[in-house]
Amino acid sequence: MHSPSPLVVIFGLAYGILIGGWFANGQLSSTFYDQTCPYASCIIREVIKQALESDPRIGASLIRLHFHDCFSEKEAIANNNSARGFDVVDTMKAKLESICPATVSCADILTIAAQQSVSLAEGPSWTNLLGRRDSTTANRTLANLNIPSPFDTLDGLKFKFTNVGLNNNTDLVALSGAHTFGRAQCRTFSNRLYDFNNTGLPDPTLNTTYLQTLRQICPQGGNGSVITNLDFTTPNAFDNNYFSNLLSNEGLLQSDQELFSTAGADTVDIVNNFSANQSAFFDSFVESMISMGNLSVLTGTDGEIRLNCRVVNGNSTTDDSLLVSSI
Ligand code: HEM
Ligand SMILES: [Ca+2]
Repeated sequence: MHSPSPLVVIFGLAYGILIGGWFANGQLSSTFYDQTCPYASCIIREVIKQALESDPRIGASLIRLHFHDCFSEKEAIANNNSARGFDVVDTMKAKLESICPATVSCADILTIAAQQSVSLAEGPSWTNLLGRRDSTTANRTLANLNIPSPFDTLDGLKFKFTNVGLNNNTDLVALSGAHTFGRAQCRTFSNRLYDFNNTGLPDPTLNTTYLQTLRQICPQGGNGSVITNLDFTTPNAFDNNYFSNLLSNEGLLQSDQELFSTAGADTVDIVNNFSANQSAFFDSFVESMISMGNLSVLTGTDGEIRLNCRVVNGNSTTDDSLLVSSI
C-alpha cells in the first residue's frame, strides 16, 4: 500500500475543512424541524394567540426580542431589554420541551414567534428558516454597542445596521416599520417634547397637535416609564401607517422621524414609497426580516439547545442576568 502524495493530502485536508465548515456553519432550512418537531410553529402560534387575548401588545414585544437577539454580538444569547415577553417565551419553551425535548432552540423560538406575531397582527406572512442554536455566552457590553438607540442620528442608525451586516437603507427603513405596533416609554422620546438638543424648544420635526398629545401623556419631569403607542393611528395592527405618520411628522421616536425628516437623506424616497404602497413595505419587510434572522447564527454542533431560554444549560441561577439590555 503506498501513501498518498502530499498534494492529495493537502487537497484532502482543504476539502475536509471546507465540508466540515459547511456542516459546522450549516445553512438554515425551512424543513429543519419537520421530522423532529413538526408542530413547533403551530404551538408557538397558539401560545401567542392565547397571550394576545389579555395582552394586545405581546406580539410587538416578541418581535422586539428577536430583533435584539439578532443584533447582539455573535456569541450573545436570547437577549432583550424591557424584559417583556419572557414569560410567554417560557410557556412556549415548556410546551415544546414536553413534546420534543431538547430539540427547538430558543433562538428559533424567537424567530418563529416574531414571524407569527406579524401574521397574527394582519401583517405579511413568510416561511421561517430554522436550525439556529443557542449561544453559551453573552456579552452585555458588546450587545449594547450594536443595539440602536432612539436618540441616534440617521448616520448613527446606519452605522449600527451596517455594523451587524445589514448594509442597505431599505433594511433600516423596512425594519423600522415594525414600530407600526407596540409601545414606547416616555423616557425614549420625551427629549423631543420640551428642550430638544438644548434649544429650549420641542423637536421642530414633531407635528404640533401630536406634540400636545404627547406632552399630556409625558409631562415634564413626569414618570419616564409611562407608555404610549408607537403608531397612534393603528396601535396593534401591522400595516404601513407608521410611514404615513412620518409624512405628517407624527413619528414617535427621534430615530423614526429622522428617516423622513433628515434633509436630503436617501431614506426619504423609501419612506414615501412604503407610505404609498403597503405591499412594497410588506415585501421589503419580509426580505429584511429574513436577512436579520440570518445574522451571526450558530448552527450544526455549535452552541447548544437551551432547556431554559433564560440561562445557559448547567447554569443554576434563573434570572435575566445573562440577557443583554439596551435602553
Ligand atoms: C432602527 C432602530 C431602532 C430603534 C432606535 C428602536 C428603538 C425602540 C425603542 C426605544 C422602543 C421603546 C422601548 C421602550 O420604551 O421600552 C422600541 C420598541 C419597539 N421596537 Fe424598536 N427600535 C429600532 C428598530 C426596531 C426593529 C428593527 C424592530 C423589529 C423588526 C423593532 C421593533 C420594536 C417593537 C415591535 C417595539 C414595541 C415593543 C413593545 O411594545 O413591547 N424595533 N424600539
Ligand atoms: Ca399600525
